[in-house]
Amino acid sequence: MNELEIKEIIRQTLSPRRFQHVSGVVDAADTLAHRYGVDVEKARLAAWIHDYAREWPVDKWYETAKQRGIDPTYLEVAEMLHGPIAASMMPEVFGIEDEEIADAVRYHTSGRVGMTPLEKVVCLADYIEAGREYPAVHELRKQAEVDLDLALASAFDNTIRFLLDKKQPIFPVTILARNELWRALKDRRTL
Ligand SMILES: Nc1ncnc2c1ncn2[C@@H]1O[C@H](COP(=O)(O)OP(=O)(O)O)[C@@H](O)[C@H]1O
Repeated sequence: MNELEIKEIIRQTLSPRRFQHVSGVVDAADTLAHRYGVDVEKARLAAWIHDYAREWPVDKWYETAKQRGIDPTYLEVAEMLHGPIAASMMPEVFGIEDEEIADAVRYHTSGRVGMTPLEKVVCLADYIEAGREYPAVHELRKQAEVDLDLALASAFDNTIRFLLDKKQPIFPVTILARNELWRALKDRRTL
């Protein structure tokens, strides 16, 4: 399936508001991919697909995750499931078998240790696309112009802070991803 066909499936699957968000993520991912030397086509496809299962009811997430043998760690926080579900459905829904694109879709909300530049680009694009409006977003957009790791580490910190304030569960993988990014940034500064 080509990009236009994928876009049409996403348009038919999502609410107009969510479709607009996804279009913004595609634009942001395109810009970031150019800036950081990442495969632009893969970044755009992952961005189109990343929220494919986002609007499903929670029961359907759990049911599908169990049927498809999705990593049970992801059952811990329901909002973490839509990425792994969309990644596992890519071959049958979009005819895409590319594992790098699948991983960018799979980890777009949680992040993970050892993220590839493509995964970082899609994850950060979701945070900073033009339609996003929250206090930290302006600083994140500035950081995204100069340092992919710094911007993503700050974005994870912002989410963790938000979840702490709301007394919501925090998916531990994001904390590990965040620790790794800050460690790498510190090492880089002291070299
Ligand atoms: N690491 C995390 N642990 C727990 N909840 C998270 C984490 N990251 C994001 N969330 C929550 O999951 C929800 C979905 O996140 P995300 O997929 O980034 O948003 P959306 O798909 O709506 O753009 C949000 O409510 C967010 O606060």
